[in-house]
Amino acid sequence: MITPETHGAFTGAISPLMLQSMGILWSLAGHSERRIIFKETDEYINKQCRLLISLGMNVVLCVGETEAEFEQNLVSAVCEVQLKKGLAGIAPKDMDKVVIAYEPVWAIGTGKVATPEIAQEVHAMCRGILAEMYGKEIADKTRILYGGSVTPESVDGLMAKPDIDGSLVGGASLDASKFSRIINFVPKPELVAV
Ligand SMILES: O=C[C@H](O)COP(=O)(O)O
Repeated sequence: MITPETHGAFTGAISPLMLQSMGILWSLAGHSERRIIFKETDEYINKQCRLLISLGMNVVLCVGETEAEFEQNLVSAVCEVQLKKGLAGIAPKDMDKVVIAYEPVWAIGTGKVATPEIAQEVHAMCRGILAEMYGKEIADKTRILYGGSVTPESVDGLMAKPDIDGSLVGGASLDASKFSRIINFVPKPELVAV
């Protein structure tokens, strides 16, 4: 996570130029922990996204609902607002520098992974919003990752779904054997060469 300014006094924060100087060209924006604990707003997150892109860097924009929002059927409303505000002002030509991560807050670090069906439904909805904003071709090309308690046991079912293009792994990435199994997931049948 970066500060949305290249220069200035922001103790404890990281300038994207500092990342660039180390060869790091990617940053998350909008992770729920930043939204909830650090009160980062959609406007602040949008500024982070636009700054990264203006510097030729890439961003993983995280979106997702809380458990209360999930229970109140607000998933699509929450994701729509977070996507539209997060990507405001980002031109179609720059969408190849953007990856979306759907991370339901209730699934992050809790062991409660979303079912492949739930995740697929939300991913398809997010892709539909991207199509409204940028057209179908760009929407189809944009990678949409699922994050939230992904494990070796759940990765294959998630990755089998058509709109799930990858996963954003937290806890399981700290265990080499689990992470190794996750990155060696069983690919979607249509992507396996015959
Ligand atoms: O930052 C990582 C993601 O929020 C997912 O974390 P998790 O895999 O531990 O649930």
